[in-house]
Amino acid sequence: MATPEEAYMRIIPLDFGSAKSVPDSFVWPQASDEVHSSDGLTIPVIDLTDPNAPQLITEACQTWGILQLKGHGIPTKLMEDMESECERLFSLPTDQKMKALRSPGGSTGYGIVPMQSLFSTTMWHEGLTIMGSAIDHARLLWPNDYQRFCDKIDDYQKQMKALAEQLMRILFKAMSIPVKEVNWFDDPTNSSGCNLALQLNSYPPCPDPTRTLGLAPHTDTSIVTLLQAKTSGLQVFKDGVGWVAVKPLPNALIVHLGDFTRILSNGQFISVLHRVVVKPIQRYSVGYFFRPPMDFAVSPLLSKDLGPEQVPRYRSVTAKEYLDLKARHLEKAFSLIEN
Ligand SMILES: C=C1C[C@]23C[C@@]1(O)CC[C@H]2[C@@]12CCC[C@@](C)(C(=O)O1)[C@H]2[C@@H]3C(=O)O
Ligand SMILES: O=C(O)CCC(=O)C(=O)O
Ligand SMILES: [Fe+2]
Repeated sequence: MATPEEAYMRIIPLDFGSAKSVPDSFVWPQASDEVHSSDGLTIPVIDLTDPNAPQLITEACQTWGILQLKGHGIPTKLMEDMESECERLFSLPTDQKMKALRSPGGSTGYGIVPMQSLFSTTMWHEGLTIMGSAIDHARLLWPNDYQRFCDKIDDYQKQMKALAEQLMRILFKAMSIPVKEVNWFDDPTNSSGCNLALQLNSYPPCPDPTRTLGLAPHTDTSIVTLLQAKTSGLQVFKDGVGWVAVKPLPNALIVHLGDFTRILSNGQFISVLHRVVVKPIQRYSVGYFFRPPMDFAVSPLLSKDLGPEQVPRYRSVTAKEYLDLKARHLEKAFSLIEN
């Protein structure tokens, strides 16, 4: 059991600005694993305005669990503004960022990612997690100028929520499941119950990028995660191939399917294993995690259209119970809910 001081130390990132080499505690031997570099093998790129988009998205979800989405309707200016807000935030002096430090056991604030507690090696990363309004953290970060950040975050979350809902409708249709089976989805009184999170990620310039990782391999605990990133660094694991680098297209969003979709679809859709490698240059990304309310029971939604012989591969689990399993066991959480 960690002492309170040790628990606190685990959420403080390295002062990266001063790092001239990669300290031993950040060395991940897997960072130099071979990466598939053939131009022929790339994650699907889909335009949401294409009439075939639902079909293409369904295929991508079954084969990759990830895709790049164009024509998504999120204004380019808003995406650029988010990148600028990341820069403004992570360029603050360390002692200023520490004012918004996540408390041990807390879910929001500045610091290292929650899964870090499961690894003895540290990741080359710092982040800010926001759920709902950013005002409490923004006031601590910029006491005299916090409104601009809050307004941008609000606008972004609103637009991302609408897009995530649109994608969820497509996914449910593909599973032949009426969205009304998910009682929280269309219930306007339940919007506060929705459990949405925004994760601002910073991967500072690294003096020796092949020795460390920005984020260790993981799947996301979401229905979908919508990710914006201007530069490369994200890699996805494809069975039978290995790590494949994602090359972000200008203004596209990367859509990851998360664990909840894998459960709801009875394993028909993949929740993609991914990791982040670092570079000698600064990289930012923003992830919007669309998740069901904590008390929602997630279980395979077996479609009547697919016949009576279907067997649920996973037991029913509330979103909260699964998040707790994930926080303690990361990728092994799945084996704990398998029938
Ligand atoms: C909404 C969330 C998902 C996440 C935990 C969090 O509360 C905020 C950060 C997210 C993240 C990003 C990096 C990988 C990950 C496993 C982690 O430790 O923090 C995910 C979490 C998740 O998807 O479970
Ligand atoms: O930075 C990236 O490209 C990925 C971030 C990520 O995987 C996450 O926030 O869960
Ligand atoms: Fe992720």
